[in-house]
Order: sequence, then C-alpha cells, then structure tokens
Amino acid sequence: MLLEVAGLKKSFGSIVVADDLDLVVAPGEAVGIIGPNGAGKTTLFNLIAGGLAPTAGYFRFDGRDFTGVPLQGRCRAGIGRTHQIPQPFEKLTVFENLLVGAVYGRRKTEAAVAQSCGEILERLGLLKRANTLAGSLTLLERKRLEMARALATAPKLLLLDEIAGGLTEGECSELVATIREIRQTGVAILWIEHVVHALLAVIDRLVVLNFGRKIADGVPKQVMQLPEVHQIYMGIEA
Ligand SMILES: Nc1ncnc2c1ncn2[C@@H]1O[C@H](COP(=O)(O)OP(=O)(O)OP(=O)(O)O)[C@@H](O)[C@H]1O
Repeated sequence: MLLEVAGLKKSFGSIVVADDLDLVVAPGEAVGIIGPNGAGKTTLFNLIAGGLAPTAGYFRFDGRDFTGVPLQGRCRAGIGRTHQIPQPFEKLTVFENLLVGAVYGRRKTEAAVAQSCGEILERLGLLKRANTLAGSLTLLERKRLEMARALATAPKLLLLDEIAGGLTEGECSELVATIREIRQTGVAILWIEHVVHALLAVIDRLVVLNFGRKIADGVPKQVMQLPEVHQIYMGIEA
C-alpha cells in the first residue's frame, strides 16, 4: 500500500472529527471521499498531509512509518495537496508559484526544476498564464494552479479537496479530464468532492464519512446504493 492510516483519532473539544479511522490507498489508485458538511473530510486531509497532529493513530506512507512526521517531511516524501479555497501566493506569478512548490517540496534548485514546472503548466493548461500574477486568475485557473503547484512537488499521492466546487458544468468536465490525465501518469489520488458525478468519472473506490467515522468503503456504484449512504449523505429516507 502507498498510504496506510489506522486507528486515526482527532477531536476539537466535544466534536469528534476522526473516530478510529482506517484508510488505505494503493499506488496509482484513485479514491473518492464523500460525506455531509462537517463530517471531518478536510480534517482528515490535514491529518494525512501533516498540518494537524492526531490524538492517536498510525500512519504509514510508501513503506515507512510516518507517524509524527511533520508537514514538510510528508510533502518531500510524496504527499501533495490542494486546498478547498485556493491558496496561491497572489503576488507571485503562476510560474513562481510552481517554483516555490518544486524548490521547497523537492529540495532542488530553481534551474533544476524550471523545465518540469513548464511541463506541468502545459499539462494543466496554464502555460499561457505563466507570467500572470496568481492573484488575477479566474476561479478555474486558481483551481488548476492549486493542482499544478501540488504536482510541482512530484507527489506519489495527490490530495484534492473539493476541486470541482463552484465551477460551471463545462469547467467541471475540463477539470475531470485533467485529473484523469494526472492519474494516467501513475499519481494516486484521494479526492474529497461534493460534485459526485465528477468524482464517479475518475475514482476506483469510494469512502463515505459521517461524524468522523467511516460508514462505507468500496466499489463506488455499490456504495452509492447503500441505504445508510442515501439516508446520511443525501438526506433520503431508506
Ligand atoms: N481547527 C478547528 N478547531 C475547531 N473545530 C474545527 C477545526 N477544524 C474543523 N473543525 C470542526 O470539525 C468539524 C469537521 O470539519 P471539516 O472541515 O473537517 O469537515 P468537512 O467534512 O470537510 O466539511 P465540509 O464538507 O463543509 O468542507 C466541523 O464541525 C468543524 O467546525
């Protein structure tokens, strides 16, 4: 397995956001995560990426025990992430944003990463915006930049947090095509998304969270049919 999380626990006061969670992702696999607002999805990403420390839990990545390893160590080991609300360095250009990811995420010189950053921008459809200040991008371009900057760190696992939210149907389809292309390069994907049809177009497996607990994990179409998923996630009575 590429990622193995076992017995993950985290609370904020009386709110339990990760309740004895187990999760695995195989190399190159695409796994979707759904769940109602406040189910603990983004918190799970923060725990995996290392921005938050769990109360308990075991964490293994790429064959090594990573329990207690901080964010930058996880990034350099191959965990890249995007944020639900894009967080570019607004006063840097698009290309400079990628350089930051590549130089600090891979511990390489600017000269050594410049070409691969250009290739990533081309793949993500942002090459023509390379010298534009990130603060002036459209929402779709910001979302593309989030992915491009994460890819610049050369991840083995890419965490996508609601990347399709707020986009038009056409923009969403474009983004799905890009995510499928990223997958074809061998990068594993763990994707939180409320736009379920976008998710289902990409993923191999679907995990459902509710109140910090995993309530389903399996073949996407079968998971979507489960009465508890209908009831909890969509508010439809079984
Ligand atoms: N730093 C924090 N301090 C206190 N409570 C927090 C903190 N971060 C998250 N929470 C709470 O933990 C719960 C889970 O939040 P989280 O953002 O992980 O949910 P989510 O499933 O990603 O929701 P959404 O779909 O709305 O993005 C929420 O009740 C949230 O208010």
